[in-house]
Amino acid sequence: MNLSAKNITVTGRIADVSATLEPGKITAICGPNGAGKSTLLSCLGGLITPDNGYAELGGVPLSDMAPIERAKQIGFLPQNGEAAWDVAVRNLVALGRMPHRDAAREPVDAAITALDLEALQDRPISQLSGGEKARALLARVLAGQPEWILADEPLAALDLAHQLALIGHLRKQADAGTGVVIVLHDLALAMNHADRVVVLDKGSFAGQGAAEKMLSHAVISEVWKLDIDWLGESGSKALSIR
Ligand SMILES: Nc1ncnc2c1ncn2[C@@H]1O[C@H](COP(=O)(O)OP(=O)(O)OP(=O)(O)O)[C@@H](O)[C@H]1O
Repeated sequence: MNLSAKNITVTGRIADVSATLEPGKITAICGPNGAGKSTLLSCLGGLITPDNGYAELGGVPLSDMAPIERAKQIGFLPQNGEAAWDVAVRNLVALGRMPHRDAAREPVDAAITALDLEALQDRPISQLSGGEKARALLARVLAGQPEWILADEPLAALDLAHQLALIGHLRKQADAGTGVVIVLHDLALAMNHADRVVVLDKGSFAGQGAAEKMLSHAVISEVWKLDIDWLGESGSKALSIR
């Protein structure tokens, strides 16, 4: 089931943005500061109701889905997310099961393992570093086993090893059929790890396609106003500013 934005306008933030995201792929939403990435992601997650247009999942507008059904299908990780209560890591991750109204242990254990949180699982959230907290919040999303994972800058607070581990984990999820949509500022991470890239520029849709096409010299020059070269091999490219 595709997740689509249909001519979405949120006044003052994004205008007439359409994009179609496919399950089983990692899609990166890229663009300069203020381009509208978080706004689009929030519309796709059903957190913002657009002023015009709509988001739909499998042809059904999100606004027509019961909130609990939407929460089962779409796991959302906001930018700089916070935990509402100062609970232990394991309990926070277990909250990811809320849409299912169960206390299944296996998905919670799997999420804790995937995010390398075993040693921290009894520690209160207030006693974690920023990166550890970011991993715990993402583990809560994974524990819900959603069909779609929408994450706003999930790598920003992570060290390189945990960035790569997390990307590897998201790749496994995508390979298993989950739709993964991430807002990314790091264009090299997007180039090397995203199957598809949606580019936004000043609140407008600037294009959608394979990473190599959407992050070409020409597009980066046009949208980011940077003169760059891509160095290295496919899958491990680095960006060099001329
Ligand atoms: N709650 C809000 N109310 C009004 N305007 C907002 C609000 N949040 C963001 N904006 C504006 O909407 C535009 C898009 O913001 P958005 O946060 O979606 O961009 P972004 O691409 O995610 O930016 P960044 O890379 O800086 O996180 C910006 O001009 C921003 O100032």
